[in-house]
Amino acid sequence: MEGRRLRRGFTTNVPQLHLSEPLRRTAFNRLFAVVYFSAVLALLYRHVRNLFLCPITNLLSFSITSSLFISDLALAFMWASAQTFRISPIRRKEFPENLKRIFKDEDFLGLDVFICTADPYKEPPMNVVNTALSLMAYDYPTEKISIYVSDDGGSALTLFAFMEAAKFASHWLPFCREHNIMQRSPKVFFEANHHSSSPHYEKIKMMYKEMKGKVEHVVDKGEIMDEYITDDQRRQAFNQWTNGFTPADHPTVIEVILDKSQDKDISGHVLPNLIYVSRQKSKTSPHHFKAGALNALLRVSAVMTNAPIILTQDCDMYSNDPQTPLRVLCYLLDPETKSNLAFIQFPQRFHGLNRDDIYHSEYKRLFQINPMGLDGLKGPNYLGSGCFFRRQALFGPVPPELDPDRVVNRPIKSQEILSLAHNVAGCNYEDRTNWGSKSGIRYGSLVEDFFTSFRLHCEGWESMFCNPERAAFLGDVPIALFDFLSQCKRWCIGAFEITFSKYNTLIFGSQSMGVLTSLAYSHYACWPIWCVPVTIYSFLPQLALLNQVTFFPKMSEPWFFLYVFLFLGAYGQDFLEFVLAGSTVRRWWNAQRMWMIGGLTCFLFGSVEYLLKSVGISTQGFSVTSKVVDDAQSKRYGEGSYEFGVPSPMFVPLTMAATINLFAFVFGSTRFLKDGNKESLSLEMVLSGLIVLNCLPIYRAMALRNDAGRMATEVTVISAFVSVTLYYASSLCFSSNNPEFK
Ligand SMILES: O=c1ccn([C@@H]2O[C@H](COP(=O)(O)OP(=O)(O)O[C@H]3O[C@H](CO)[C@@H](O)[C@H](O)[C@H]3O)[C@@H](O)[C@H]2O)c(=O)[nH]1
Ligand SMILES: [Mn+2]
Repeated sequence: MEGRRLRRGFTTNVPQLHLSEPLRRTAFNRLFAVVYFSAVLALLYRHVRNLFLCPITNLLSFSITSSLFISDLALAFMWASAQTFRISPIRRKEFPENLKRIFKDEDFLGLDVFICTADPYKEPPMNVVNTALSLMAYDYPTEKISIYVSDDGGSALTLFAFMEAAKFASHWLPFCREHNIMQRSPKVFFEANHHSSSPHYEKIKMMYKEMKGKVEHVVDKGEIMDEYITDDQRRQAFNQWTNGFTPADHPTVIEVILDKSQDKDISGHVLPNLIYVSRQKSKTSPHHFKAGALNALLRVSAVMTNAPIILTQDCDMYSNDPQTPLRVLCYLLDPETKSNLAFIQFPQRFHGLNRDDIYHSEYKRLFQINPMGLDGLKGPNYLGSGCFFRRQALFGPVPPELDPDRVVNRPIKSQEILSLAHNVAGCNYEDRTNWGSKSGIRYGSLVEDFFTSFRLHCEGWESMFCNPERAAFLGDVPIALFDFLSQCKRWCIGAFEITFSKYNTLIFGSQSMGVLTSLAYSHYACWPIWCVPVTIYSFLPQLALLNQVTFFPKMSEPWFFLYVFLFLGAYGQDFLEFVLAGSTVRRWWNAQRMWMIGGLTCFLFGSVEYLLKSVGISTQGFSVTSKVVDDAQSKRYGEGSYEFGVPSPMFVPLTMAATINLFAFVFGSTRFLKDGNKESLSLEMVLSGLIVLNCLPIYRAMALRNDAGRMATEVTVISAFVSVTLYYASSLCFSSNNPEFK
């Protein structure tokens, strides 16, 4: 609607820059929410009645009914908080082609791009370099772009890779411009274009291969060989890696690899600034992981270039569309855009997913559907990558040399600037300052992105979601289930760190940002509680069924239809949204399967680990997701086969659920076949049948596979043992009590 306002604000012949419209399904969503809510209330009433209004027969029925009540309360909360994403979703459109008709190149805003990397062995420098090259080659006045690379791995290998990349950039950037290439990550470009025969193409491809060869050689060796230290400048740079230099303990390294005031590409065109930064680390001061890295870059960039727009980017997310910053300008140059707009978020989208996206790595809801919903409220949460900030939003009260409005008029290589930059990247610089509390990326949660936007929204800032058809950025996904679940577990711990802090999203949030947005944030902050209903519904009804007890309503009772409606309503709406967002039926099916798997693995273990952490038992920190894959593994992933492999305790509850549900289902079916009584076709049977269907890949991994991705034997044995114990314990309980359910 802002676009429409824009149209009216200007004279009619001024071209339009953007527009927004509500999604058509909004009215239906609201109506359905009312109906569904009534059904939820009815269900809760049933539990309350059973718990408190009927005489309690024994302890067992009381515990079962209260477990179900707690599960359903959790489900109800998650459902209710998710309605905030459905209440006013909007879709935006930008017209970057009109931008150049209104503004001149000089009007374009400076752009500082931050790329984070943390480990040259988990995040191969060649990939980081490709991300950087794709961003350096933006369709944007190059003198306005500065690329900052934060290397938390403190690795000379990464610096070396960037020195090589800078040489290659002076050929790559003019090549992209001249041939108007859309795909500006050289890696992806060359992988997709095998057959071009133009000599120009062949030449640049050779150069790329040469650079790649050198960098990979150096990374394999783990050191920079003398033959590659070709001049004094390089020698000086690498001399900073003295004997005591370790990733966790080293002085600041800042290298200006390209300086736009001096460096030109082969066609004589200015090259963007390229600056390598590895902030100081010391074992005695906390470094706050990625949040700390970004804050160091915020300050270093303030000293060196101080551009009003900042793009934060993970090293595995390359630019897939060179026009992206123009889309951002469509909003930021529009005089009618609100001054409290803090950031414009693009969705995280991924390449290399297998056909049916078996792990639901796409996180369609989290990264695409829900942000559209939030866009109609105060705006989406920050997703960590693909986000353009207004520098002002991240600078609270800061000293004058970091003032976001200050114009930098010294060359970035001047001694004065460099020593100031070293100073602000020091590990004690933040002591007794507002960094991490009132300025910059906020500390205190492993999901620093989510937490930072929560705090910004609380302070009255707003945000926008920009979701063009052609993905603006594409990232890597973990292709081993364990990596995927570890990532999700880290997010769960981060979420609980916020929930159980003074910044609780419901209490603190609703006071400062309004009920709807705070409920939306609470949905994510309470994410790990999915483990409660999923775990209970995966074991309790099945153990009861095996003991010939059923507690869901029978088919002849009216309550039966309530359960059917609640289940079909939630599943149906979820399915429709998925398909409307352009997904396939199979991808949706895998998404719901991963929800179940998550409930028994990462949500559960994340919650437990958070508990342990809060009593001081273990602290794991931000374990970086590995982006390296071996060929056999990636072949299996390509074939759609789930990768278990590692003997992780996380797989134990999952394997147990698979086993117990199979037994319960077989037991129930045999009983039905024997007595033919329709009453034995209970909801318990339907539930275990559904779980068995979801567990098919687990049975295969346990029994039918012998590749390296099969379920580890230890896991199978331990789960079998615990399952049998659990069954015997349950039958003891059930035989000594006689639970009754209404
Ligand atoms: O101490 C650290 C740890 C990580 N990183 C960087 O942070 C980024 C994200 O790390 P990754 O291991 O890929 O984590 P993901 O779980 O894939 O990241 C998601 O979740 C994070 C929050 O947990 C967000 O910061 C990310 O943007 C979001 O993509 C990478 O570029 C890392 O190099 C650092 O710079 N320093
Ligand atoms: Mn990542």
